[in-house]
This record gives sequence, C-alpha cells and structure tokens, in this order.
Amino acid sequence: MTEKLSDTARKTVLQPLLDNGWTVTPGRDAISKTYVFADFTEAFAWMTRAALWAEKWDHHPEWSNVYKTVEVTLTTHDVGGLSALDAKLARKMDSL
Ligand SMILES: C[C@H](O)[C@H](O)[C@H]1CNC2=NC(N)=NC(=O)C2=N1
Repeated sequence: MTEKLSDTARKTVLQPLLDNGWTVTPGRDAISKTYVFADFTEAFAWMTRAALWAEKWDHHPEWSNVYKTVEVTLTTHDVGGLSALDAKLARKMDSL
C-alpha cells in the first residue's frame, strides 16, 4: 500500500537523493532533477529504460525532454505527495 512519506522517512530516504542532484520541487510535495546527456540519442535511450521500470512498477514520472536534457518530477498522485515509490524510482533513474 502506498502512503505519504513520514517525517522520519523523509530524512532517511530523501536526503541521499537531495545529495545527488534531486531538489524539492517549489510549491509541491515532489522532487525534481535535470539530467543532461551527451546527445539526444543518449537522453532518449535513458528515458526508454526508465519508462520500462516506471511501467513495471506502475509508477510514472512527470518529465519533459528537450534535445539532450530531461527534466523529471516525481510525486505520487494517488496520495497527493511523496511516497516511497518516488524514492525508489529516483534511485533507479540515477542508476540507469
Ligand atoms: C491506476 C494506476 O495504478 C495509478 O493511477 C498509478 C499509475 N501511475 C502513477 N504514477 C504516479 N507518479 N503516481 C501515481 O499515483 C500513479 N498511480
């Protein structure tokens, strides 16, 4: 079952992501990161890999792509804020 991250979980689960380029999205209970790749092919290949994990986990990013840049925002729409699924997908995206 998905639920909003507790205050304790925010410190333990979110902090490593904030130390790795993720930021709290202004005005939202969400996290965002901008990835810049070598070129469009690299960016789109990464999006394809991330999309397969998103679909597998039924947890989907808000994202946009311009040339070699991908802007990602993660939040859990079903709970109206950050859940463990957002941290899980963020860690996966960082690892791809
Ligand atoms: C019905 C379906 O399982 C839900 O709508 C899923 C799909 N993907 C989702 N993605 C995200 N980011 N948040 C959700 O709450 C969510 N819910």
